[in-house]
Amino acid sequence: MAATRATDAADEAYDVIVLGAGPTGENVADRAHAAGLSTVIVESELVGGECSYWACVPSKALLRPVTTRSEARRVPGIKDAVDVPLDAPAILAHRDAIVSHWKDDGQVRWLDSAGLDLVRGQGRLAGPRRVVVDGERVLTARHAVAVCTGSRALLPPVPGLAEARPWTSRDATSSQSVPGRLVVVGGGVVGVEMATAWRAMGASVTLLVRGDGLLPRMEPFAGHLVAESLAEAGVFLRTGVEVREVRREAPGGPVTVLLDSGDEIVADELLIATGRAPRTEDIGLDTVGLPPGSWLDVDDSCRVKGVTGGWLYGVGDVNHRALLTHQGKYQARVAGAAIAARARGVPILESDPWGAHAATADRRAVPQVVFSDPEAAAVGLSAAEAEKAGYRIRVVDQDMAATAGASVYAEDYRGRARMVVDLDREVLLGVTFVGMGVGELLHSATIAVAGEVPIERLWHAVPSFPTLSEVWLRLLEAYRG
Ligand SMILES: Cc1cc2nc3c(=O)[nH]c(=O)nc-3n(C[C@H](O)[C@H](O)[C@H](O)COP(=O)(O)OP(=O)(O)OC[C@H]3O[C@@H](n4cnc5c(N)ncnc54)[C@H](O)[C@@H]3O)c2cc1C
Ligand SMILES: NC(=O)c1ccc[n+]([C@@H]2O[C@H](COP(=O)([O-])OP(=O)(O)OC[C@H]3O[C@@H](n4cnc5c(N)ncnc54)[C@H](O)[C@@H]3O)[C@@H](O)[C@H]2O)c1
Repeated sequence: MAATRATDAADEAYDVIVLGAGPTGENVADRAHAAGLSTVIVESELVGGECSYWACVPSKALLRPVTTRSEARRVPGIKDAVDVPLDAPAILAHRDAIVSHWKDDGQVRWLDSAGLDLVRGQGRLAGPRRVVVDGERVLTARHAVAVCTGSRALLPPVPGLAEARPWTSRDATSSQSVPGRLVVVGGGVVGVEMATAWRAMGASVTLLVRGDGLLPRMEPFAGHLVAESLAEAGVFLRTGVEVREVRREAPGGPVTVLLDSGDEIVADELLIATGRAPRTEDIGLDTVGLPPGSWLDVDDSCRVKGVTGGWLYGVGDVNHRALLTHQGKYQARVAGAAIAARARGVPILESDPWGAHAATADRRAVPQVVFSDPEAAAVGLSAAEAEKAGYRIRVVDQDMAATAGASVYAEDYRGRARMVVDLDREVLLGVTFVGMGVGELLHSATIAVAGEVPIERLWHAVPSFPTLSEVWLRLLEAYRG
């Protein structure tokens, strides 16, 4: 199909309009364009989105020195040399460089090279297949509009919180200085990663958690091991606490956090890491019959449910299926293929599980690495999730340290691995690793879970000696007896 592009000044027509140039939007646009559809992408801030400038990339730049030093501290021959404070100014300067000083020229060049049109400004739906940018420029879509506007930090309704101007994930990943005292609220991924980074750079950190542990979406041992290590690093961890009120008397002055226990904590900065909200409150959802401010409810091809004509897609964070860059990009590949197939009039899409037009992995095999110290990495279902879903399971646990690979990797290596086996099919439903370096181990588990590789065949996937991957052999030996 030939790409068609009409550029009437008043009303510009494309095959596909993509709203939001984060990692998801970029990939939807790229897939649609590669399939021969003329495509425009609308961006109100920076091309590259949250991930490139205020999320994945800067946070990992802050964390890399932390885990590197931690590993080296357990390796004879170098450990004494690295037993020094981290050079915070150098880390922050590197972070600034890796986010291109919050300039998107490089990503814009990529859009150009990929043949994609970029319109800068705030896009809003204005009825079916129409998008108005900054209230002026009208774009129309012959085939599809893909909303990829992502998410923002959610502030809980705590009295005084908004007025106290707390840090959100944006401030925590872009701050130019290390706060003396930092209170972090929330024991999820952002809370854990940012407590790890800022503590290692010298801040006094208090981590306030409502529940009884960290990383509640993972196997409980992941949160336990990470909590133990944060405590050893000097983080004050308080579980089972609720923030009742926040006060900051003067801008830039200290902030007081009042807990429901009656305790008060005074700090220089307060980071709120209590989850995300969709960026859909001002994108014209009401003009197509959807409630503004809602997560977009989509089918497995990422097409928004309940929209007449089926032209609207919601891809990435905005659909709340799995708030991760790699899953957003995966959904983008699926949605891009589905948009192209529907534009070609393909009568039946490959929408069965694991088909080309179904983002099945969102439900069965989402991998995630928490870049804490030690790392926590998981894919698929936890034991509790598998039981809740009605599977007949067996859980196999192993000490990551019980391998030659771990003893070579670091002295006193600490970690644990778990696989959750579906007893009826003898395939893996989920795998979790905690320990140094396990982030790079996770993809082996993702292949096993997504591929539904039978245990009897996994037995023939031989891990190299001496690597951390040997834990696979220990897990399989324990299962087979
Ligand atoms: C601190 C932090 C660390 C993270 N670390 C990781 C990690 O290590 N690995 C990982 O996989 N995930 C990580 N995530 C999650 C990851 O950042 C998101 O899943 C990812 O950014 C989602 O991509 P997206 O394209 O859907 O949305 P976004 O990246 O949010 O991009 C949306 C884009 O849409 C634009 N936009 C919004 N509204 C409009 C509009 N009306 N008109 C035009 N443009 C608009 C925005 O400006 C933005 O550029 C992290 C998140 C946080 C907060
Ligand atoms: N390495 C990574 O993959 C990575 C890193 C950072 C963020 N992310 C993604 O970004 C998303 C957002 O992360 P997040 O940590 O903000 O959210 P989250 O959902 O992971 O954790 C939020 C935590 O805050 C708690 N909470 C909610 N309301 C609260 C309140 N009023 N008071 C105290 N605690 C409260 C929740 O119980 C939960 O434990 C996640 O879904 C994650 O997938 C990924």
